[in-house]
Amino acid sequence: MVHLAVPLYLASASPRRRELLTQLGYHFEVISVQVPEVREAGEAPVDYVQRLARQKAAAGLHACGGHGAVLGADTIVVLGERVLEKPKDKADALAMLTALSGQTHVVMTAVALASPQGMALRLVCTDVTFRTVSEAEMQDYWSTGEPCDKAGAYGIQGRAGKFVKRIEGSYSAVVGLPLLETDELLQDLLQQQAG
Ligand SMILES: Cc1cn([C@H]2C[C@H](O)[C@@H](COP(=O)(O)OP(=O)(O)OP(=O)(O)O)O2)c(=O)[nH]c1=O
Repeated sequence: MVHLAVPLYLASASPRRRELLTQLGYHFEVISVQVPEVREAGEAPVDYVQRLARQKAAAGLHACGGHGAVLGADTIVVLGERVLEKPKDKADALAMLTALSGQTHVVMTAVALASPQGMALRLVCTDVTFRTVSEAEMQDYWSTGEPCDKAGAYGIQGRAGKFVKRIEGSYSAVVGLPLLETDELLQDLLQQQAG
């Protein structure tokens, strides 16, 4: 178990992010932050996902009184010009899955680390290609309950794994926290603290 010189926090309500960070072997605690996820007019998807990750990390650092290192992350699904976040309801989820069927989209995950040393960030973009998904499969998938809290209305780590024909990039980033890049951020901080 790796301990930083200051407490490490994960500013996230996502159980997937918690599991992924646990995989890296750092000791951390979860804190809750409230950051409204609203894209500004004309804001590019790459800017939006990075802004949210930074805001979550910054809100977490504020919540722990500035004494700690705080990870915040955000994941969006980008299909052409469209940004697909968590579906509002069944119709929204089915519309997203219909749009993703037979197409390649980009999953963007930004992870930010806020600490007294400043803010560091990594952006990871992964191409995911879906096979054609039938209307009946989408209906079935909705009834599993999986789509409702996930960007693009699917979880690659769950039943939607069978829709994925190809992935080019980081699997853990698609699930919500890129392991390699998150570890790099934390290792950089450990080195700064040692130096
Ligand atoms: C594309 C995809 C997304 N997701 C999840 C990752 C994120 O938890 C979620 C996108 O929503 P986010 O707003 O990034 O995160 P969140 O609200 O779940 O958690 P937080 O408290 O950290 O803001 O979608 C999967 O679990 N599997 C997938 O294949």
